[in-house]
Amino acid sequence: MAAIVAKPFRLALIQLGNVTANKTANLAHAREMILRAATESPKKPDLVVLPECFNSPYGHVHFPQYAEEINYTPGKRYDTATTGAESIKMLAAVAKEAGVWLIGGSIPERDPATQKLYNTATVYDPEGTLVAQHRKVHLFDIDIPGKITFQESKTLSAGTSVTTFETPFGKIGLAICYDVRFPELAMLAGRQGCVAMIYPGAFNLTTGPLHWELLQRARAVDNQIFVAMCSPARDMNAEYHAWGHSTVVDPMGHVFATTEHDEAIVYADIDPEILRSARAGIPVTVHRRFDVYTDVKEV
Ligand SMILES: O=C(O)CCC(=O)C(=O)O
Repeated sequence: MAAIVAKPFRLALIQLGNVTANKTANLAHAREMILRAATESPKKPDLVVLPECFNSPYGHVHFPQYAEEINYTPGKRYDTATTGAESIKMLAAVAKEAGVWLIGGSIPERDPATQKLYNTATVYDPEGTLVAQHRKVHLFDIDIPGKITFQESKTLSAGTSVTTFETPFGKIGLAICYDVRFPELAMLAGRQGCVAMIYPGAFNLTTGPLHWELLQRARAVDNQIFVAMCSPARDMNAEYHAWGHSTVVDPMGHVFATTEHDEAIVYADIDPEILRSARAGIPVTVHRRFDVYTDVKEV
């Protein structure tokens, strides 16, 4: 189990509104909100986060039309401010302009080699360098009769990696929305030394009230890490109705920053001391018995 090396930092979750069919307008609005997050609060955030699917309407039929080529190789760093695809260029440039670390929500991605599509989150440092990407590992395929049916796998393929990235304030784990339902990803990130697990997401009006907060609190308490999810704002004229409620939970399971469903920026000061005292008081991270759970996969 890796030690946690982290410093206090400020997080900003942008609960983005006005995500329409117009990609150019979506990008312009996201850029404006990132600059607002970087300047409006007296204490500038270190890490800014956008929601899932921020440049396109959310639905499997839209992904092929909005998909962009990112061309990222894991472990590499890229200057994409001038060479990247449309959304990647904007995100790289605005991270640099704002001088913040940026998790650029997620966008539909097309792999040029295979032509497969992914739901992909990208990460930029304050110089605008693309430093990490996460392809959603668990595709959102659900069917709750009379409530919601959604099938990302109709057009998307699943990612195959656990994603973490290093910052001067600590290691961060990154996954997307439905990935939060799978404790294994957050546990791996936590055991690899991440101070926080961050999920751009977009729950809906059925599963949002049931599980959005519960899952974040569960992942936080399971692993004694900070957990944050960043949603789009709710738009009842859109075909997908997002739950909103972008939230940050501390390692003891307290919700300490959240909002309702309108456009908003949620700020949270992450204090790693809370993580240390949670682990010292209730040492589940060292009480784990991997010698007992050997056959989880087979059962
Ligand atoms: O897990 C859920 O209930 C919602 C997941 C979702 O909306 C997504 O993965 O985009």
